[in-house]
Amino acid sequence: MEKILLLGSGELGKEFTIAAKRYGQTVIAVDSYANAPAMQVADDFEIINMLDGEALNRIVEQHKPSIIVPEIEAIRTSLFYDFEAKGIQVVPSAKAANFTMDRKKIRDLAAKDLGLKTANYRYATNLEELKKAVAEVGIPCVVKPLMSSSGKGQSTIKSESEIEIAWENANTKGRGDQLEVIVEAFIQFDSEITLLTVTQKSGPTLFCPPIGHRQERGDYQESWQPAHISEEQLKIAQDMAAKVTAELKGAGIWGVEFFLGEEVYFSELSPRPHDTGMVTLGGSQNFNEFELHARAVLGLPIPEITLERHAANAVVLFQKNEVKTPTYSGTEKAANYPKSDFRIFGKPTTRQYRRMGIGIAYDAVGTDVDTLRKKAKEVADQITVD
Ligand SMILES: Nc1ncnc2c1ncn2[C@@H]1O[C@H](COP(=O)(O)OP(=O)(O)OP(=O)(O)O)[C@@H](O)[C@H]1O
Ligand SMILES: NCC(=O)N[C@@H]1O[C@H](COP(=O)([O-])[O-])[C@@H](O)[C@H]1O
Ligand SMILES: [Mg+2]
Repeated sequence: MEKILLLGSGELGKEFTIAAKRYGQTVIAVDSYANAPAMQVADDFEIINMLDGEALNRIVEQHKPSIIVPEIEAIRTSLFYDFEAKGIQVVPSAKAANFTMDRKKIRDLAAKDLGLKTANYRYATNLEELKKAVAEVGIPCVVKPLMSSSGKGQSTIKSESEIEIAWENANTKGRGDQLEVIVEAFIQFDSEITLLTVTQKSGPTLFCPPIGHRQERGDYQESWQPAHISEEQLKIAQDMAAKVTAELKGAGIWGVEFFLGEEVYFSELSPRPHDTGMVTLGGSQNFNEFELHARAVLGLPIPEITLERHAANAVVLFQKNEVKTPTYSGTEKAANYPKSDFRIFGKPTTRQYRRMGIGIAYDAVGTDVDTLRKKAKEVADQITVD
């Protein structure tokens, strides 16, 4: 049996912990606040700032995990190389976690070293550089802190007058501690997908059926599986996902994000379960994304990944502009829909637009996904967070 140190304990970590516990493993859930979702289902917990190297070293010394599973990006991942050298399995690998927490490292690797098609991009470390970068990349463009996720600190610049506010936004709302941003040309895509990709300790790289999603404020609002995509574009995306995951090394599930238009653009990737992949909680696959991650991490074979149903999910957000202890209503109404379900993550506090749960809809393979999207949204909309 393995002892897993889970770094990050949100909704994704909670489902991963459930999957790992079902396979008989011990999980220590870590996050910066008490009673985080994964802590509610784990064996033990720790509360630390994961960007604090000393604190991270201390809990690794104390718990002596055999496996470290990062669940968020904002971690002092430079230490992962030492942990790996000491024989701890870092998931999927120290390099993968370290490169993907830094948009500069992963983008240069993908675009320059591997030659993947991406949006044109520049970096900037101050306002003057940002103005120059915007002029070079062109307007509209997207500005993102090097370390951030779920769209935190991200802005789309539509006119020169928005450059200064974008700089402020990136520096105050990102999740990391680097004062640098990436500026990307805005891609006018037709749709975007997440290609969940599984690398195994032994066995081939596997792909899940593509997941379609829609984002607002840089955060996903709904996702569905399978996404509409041509065989040709899917093959291009799979080739890029195989290339980048092979370069980053290790075993686990990866959420590889693409923009689809006339061409297929690689956007970024998470070396862990992806928020849009929560659609697999609707039973769309023989194994959901958390079970796939657990199997791959533990070195359990995954003979195949099959599409079992079509599914969709939509987020339940806290809408008000305040921070408080949440209460929920409308779950009875949400539960009334046939072939549907919901999840409440159990986050102890709310803030505006914080993701608190999801509504899920599913039906047989072949069902129109737009109908499922509509139902998932209706289910989610029944649930009110106050
Ligand atoms: N260059 C771009 N052109 C057009 N849209 C973009 C671009 N970059 C980002 N977006 C939009 O913003 C969304 C979030 O961007 P991105 O995935 O880079 O942010 P993130 O903070 O890493 O989010 P997460 O961690 O949730 O994946 C994308 O899914 C896409 O909808
Ligand atoms: N796009 C990344 C993503 O969705 N990550 C998920 O959100 C949690 C943080 O939520 P919070 O901001 O509500 O604490 C993370 O712990 C992870 O589960
Ligand atoms: Mg993303």
